[in-house]
Amino acid sequence: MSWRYADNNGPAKWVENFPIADGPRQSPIDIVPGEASYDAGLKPLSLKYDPSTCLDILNNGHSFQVTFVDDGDNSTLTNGPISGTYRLKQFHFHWGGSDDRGSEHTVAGTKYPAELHLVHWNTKYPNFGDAASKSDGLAVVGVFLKIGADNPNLQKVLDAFDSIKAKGKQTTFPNFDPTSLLPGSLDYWTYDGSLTTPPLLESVTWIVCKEPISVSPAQMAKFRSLLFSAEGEPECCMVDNYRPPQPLKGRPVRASFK
Ligand SMILES: CN[C@@H]1CN(c2cccc(OC)c2)S(=O)(=O)c2sc(S(N)(=O)=O)cc21
Ligand SMILES: [Zn+2]
Repeated sequence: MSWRYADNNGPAKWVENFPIADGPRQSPIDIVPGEASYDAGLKPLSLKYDPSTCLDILNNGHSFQVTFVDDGDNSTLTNGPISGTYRLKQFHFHWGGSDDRGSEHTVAGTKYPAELHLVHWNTKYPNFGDAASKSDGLAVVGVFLKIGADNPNLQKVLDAFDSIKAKGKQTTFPNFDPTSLLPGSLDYWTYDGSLTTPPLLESVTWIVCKEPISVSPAQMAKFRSLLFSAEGEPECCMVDNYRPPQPLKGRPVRASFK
């Protein structure tokens, strides 16, 4: 099924092919800081990434993703709200057609212009695909992007865009350190959720950082230069590739900070 983000194939239509879209633990959500409960038992996040595991950058027609070699424990997430070891598989972004929207999670209704997702899978399972179908299989770290100063670390990713403008385009992307995209503070909110794109699997422990990283207006314009469409198809700008917040359905949202 060729799902997208337009009116005829977007988030409101996904339930037709993916009934879990109306499930009990869907993502994203609106995070209301006043309703999150501080949990002193939550550990600090341990994110240890090895730039040599960075492989390539791909336009998959929904977003672009930077993929990592995940056949060893070189780039991992441990501690935080999770137990065991989760391996980094890929990171990608969601963004808007203008600076007033684009993030998937919102904070007390506030939308950010973009949101970074670092996708990790639980090594208690043999591989990513298997983990993706388990309730504790995935952990995604979300980082908001806020309009401000130019972000030189992000620029390294944006500089690869000319090679992946259209859907299906891919190019090598060696030696990138995703740590450079993390905010200074790793204070976070956490809750049980799902993939925010089809197949919308309810297998994600969400870890959303409170502190945003910066992105300049010119850099946001670069995001919007990518295409949903493949070469030879009518050009369709890759913008507004975000799912809106979903019902919390009684789920607790915990905070790692007071
Ligand atoms: C297109 N969907 C992205 C790619 N992936 C994908 C592709 C195929 C099957 C599959 O599930 C078995 C997952 S993924 O798991 O790396 C993720 S995670 C994620 S988000 N926004 O919730 O962080 C979006 C995608
Ligand atoms: Zn995502």
